[in-house]
Amino acid sequence: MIASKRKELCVVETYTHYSREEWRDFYYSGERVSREIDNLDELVSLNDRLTQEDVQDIYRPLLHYIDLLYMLAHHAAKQKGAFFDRDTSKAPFVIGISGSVAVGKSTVARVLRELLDYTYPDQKVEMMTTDGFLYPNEELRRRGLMSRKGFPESYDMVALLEFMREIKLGETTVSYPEYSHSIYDIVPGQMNTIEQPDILIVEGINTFQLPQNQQIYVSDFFDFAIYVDAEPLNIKKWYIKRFLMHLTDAKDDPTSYFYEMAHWTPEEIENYGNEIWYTINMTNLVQHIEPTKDRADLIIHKGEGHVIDQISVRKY
Ligand SMILES: Nc1ncnc2c1ncn2[C@@H]1O[C@H](COP(=O)(O)OP(=O)(O)OP(=O)(O)O)[C@@H](O)[C@H]1O
Ligand SMILES: CC(C)(CO)[C@@H](O)C(=O)NCCC(=O)O
Repeated sequence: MIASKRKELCVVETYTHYSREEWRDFYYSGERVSREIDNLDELVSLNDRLTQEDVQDIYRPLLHYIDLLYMLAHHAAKQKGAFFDRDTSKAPFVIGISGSVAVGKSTVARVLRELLDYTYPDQKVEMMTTDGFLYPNEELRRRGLMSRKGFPESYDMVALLEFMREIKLGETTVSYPEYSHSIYDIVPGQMNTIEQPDILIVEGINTFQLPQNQQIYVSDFFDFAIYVDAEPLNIKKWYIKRFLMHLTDAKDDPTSYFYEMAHWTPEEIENYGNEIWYTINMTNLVQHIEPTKDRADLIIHKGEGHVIDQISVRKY
């Protein structure tokens, strides 16, 4: 009896899956967002990745859902603060976004930041990427990890956990290194700062991972965790397209990491792009990113052409 119950538990789905049409119909009549959110359509023109349909079908219900969780988290923090006689008012609400390289995490993060900014004009909304916690190329070379960029061992995860801890403790100013896709490296001496936001969006391929020799996941600091999901063959297309865009941008820019490659033959370029996708990014996706998907509270699934076709929400 107990054994069969256990078996049942194992097959119970963790998520409820909603088609785009089903998701569109969710509407939370929270006082704080319902009025402002009706004007979100205005934002479409400000963001070339955002369509009128995306606002209506995907982001409007998503913002309502986030507002609900944000209010609950706020209330819980206040109550806990009162119980322990501690000031918890400075701890931001943290939204984490994970998923494959080139699946569109930063694009989702940017759209969300704009929409949240617009919805809560009196709140400070910031976003950042965990790319800044990659070891600089010099250090990666020293460790023999240049072909492992993006794998768990290529990040200074201890520094990332410390960063998240400081953020959650509401430290006044927290800084982190800048990573540049153009130079393909940490920018020497350049730090970004985060100054007590109300909402922080943290995006990166490693955000749901348990760092080696650590007891704590980066996602333990998240109030809401989103995974952006898509078929690897689609992601590969987006990766190659972005790679070609990097090469076009680099054609006349000798400071770019892609400058030399930009002058290769089309065949050499195609072979290189495919090789990097399969040996590094797709291997990392299969071995280290996809297996963390079930730490997400919500999964955004994208199909051909980046069209969001399903939203899955954790049941418990
Ligand atoms: N909704 C969208 N419509 C059209 N193109 C998109 C959309 N979302 C993302 N893209 C394109 O897909 C590519 C990957 O997107 P993005 O840079 O946001 O991915 P990422 O997951 O943050 O990648 P990485 O982890 O490598 O930084 C980019 O070229 C981006 O312009
Ligand atoms: C910086 C990361 C790891 C994540 O954004 C990724 O974009 C990357 O550079 N991966 C290494 C393999 C490649 O060049 O695509």
